[in-house]
Amino acid sequence: DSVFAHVVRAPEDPILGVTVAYNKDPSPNKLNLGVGAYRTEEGKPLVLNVVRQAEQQLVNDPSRVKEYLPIVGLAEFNKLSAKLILGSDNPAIQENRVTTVQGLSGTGSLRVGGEFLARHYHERTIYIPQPTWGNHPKVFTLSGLSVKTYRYYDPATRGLNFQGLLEDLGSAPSGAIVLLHACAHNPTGVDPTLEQWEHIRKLVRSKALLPFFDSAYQGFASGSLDADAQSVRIFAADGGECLVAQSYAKNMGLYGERVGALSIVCKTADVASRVESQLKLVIRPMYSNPPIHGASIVATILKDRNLYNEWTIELKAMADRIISMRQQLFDALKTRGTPGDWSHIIKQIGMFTFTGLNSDQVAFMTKEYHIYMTSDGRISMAGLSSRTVPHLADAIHAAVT
Ligand SMILES: Cc1ncc(COP(=O)(O)O)c(CNOCC(=O)O)c1O
Repeated sequence: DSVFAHVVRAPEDPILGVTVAYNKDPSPNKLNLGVGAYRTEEGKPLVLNVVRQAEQQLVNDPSRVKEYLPIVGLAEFNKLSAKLILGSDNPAIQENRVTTVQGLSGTGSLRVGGEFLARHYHERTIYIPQPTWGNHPKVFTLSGLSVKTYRYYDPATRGLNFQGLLEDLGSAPSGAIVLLHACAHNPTGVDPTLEQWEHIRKLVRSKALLPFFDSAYQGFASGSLDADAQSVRIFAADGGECLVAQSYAKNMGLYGERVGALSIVCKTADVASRVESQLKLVIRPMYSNPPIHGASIVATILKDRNLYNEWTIELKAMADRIISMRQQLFDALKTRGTPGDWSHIIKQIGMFTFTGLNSDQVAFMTKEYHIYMTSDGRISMAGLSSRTVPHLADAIHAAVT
């Protein structure tokens, strides 16, 4: 018999498995609020106009070939990505203290960063928020780091547990790595205020903790690329060191192209160049070099003033549609007199609302109303439209009364 006869069936991924269940449901009014992927009012995926235009330019360019990229990826893409998140006026960029490598979207960039730290950083412990994106613990554990958590979310207020965060980071061993969501925290939609970020920065620097930012929603949370990068920029401009993983999945709609970047801000240009040489030794045996198409689209858009400006307009439109879904859901629950305080729906930002519904209520909503969402009560607002808000409001109302 097979040499793999002993292999047991693995469970579905908690997030991607929701879509598997959704696809199996024959109900005409089923609603997929699971995976964090943008949908239009018509419930369809969106390819941005600027992406179509950039691809047209690329296809029409006869000089374009399909040669391997260098291990670190498309140099122009790397430079433009660092400027996008760190700010082109950032002293770290001016002083050439940043090394950036192209990664396989956000996940791949986090993984390469984790593997690099496990080999070259003296502290093996990484503190991740409680709760956080489901893939984080696995990415860092498999990188060879030991994962601990810091308090982040307060179920009572459905807001930030700032005191708990400060206590947990304050009692972390000096030098420990700290994972920080740059904006639009997944799954809670709760972000520190700018004042709170400054407080966190001071604590991180005073304890020589190593900040590792995960930026998967820049521009998608508030509609402003600069506003959503403020947390990263105050750290990256203070002379200290940090890592930043970027994803273009959401803000440029390049989900399946797997386009991302990992930047490491170092104290000197010489250190940055030595760090880059070691990043290459992580990447080469992992996937050798990254895909060319998605990074070429991003570089084409970021380097062209008109395409960049048009991108910011399309990005704001996506962010605004999600914000209007928040307001509509909040209003619909108010109209129904649904018991409970639902103001967190309009206070939280980014793609997700952490509703506070428990797994039994979620199971009820799936069974009775064909609503598909993660069992932790997170809903992807991007999956909603004006047409489907009433159906979700009815389901929540039924689940809590
Ligand atoms: C915080 C965070 N980091 C990183 C990533 C990495 O995404 P990617 O590797 O696609 O760039 C994601 C994407 N999440 O996927 C959507 C979901 O939670 O339903 C993310 O949310």
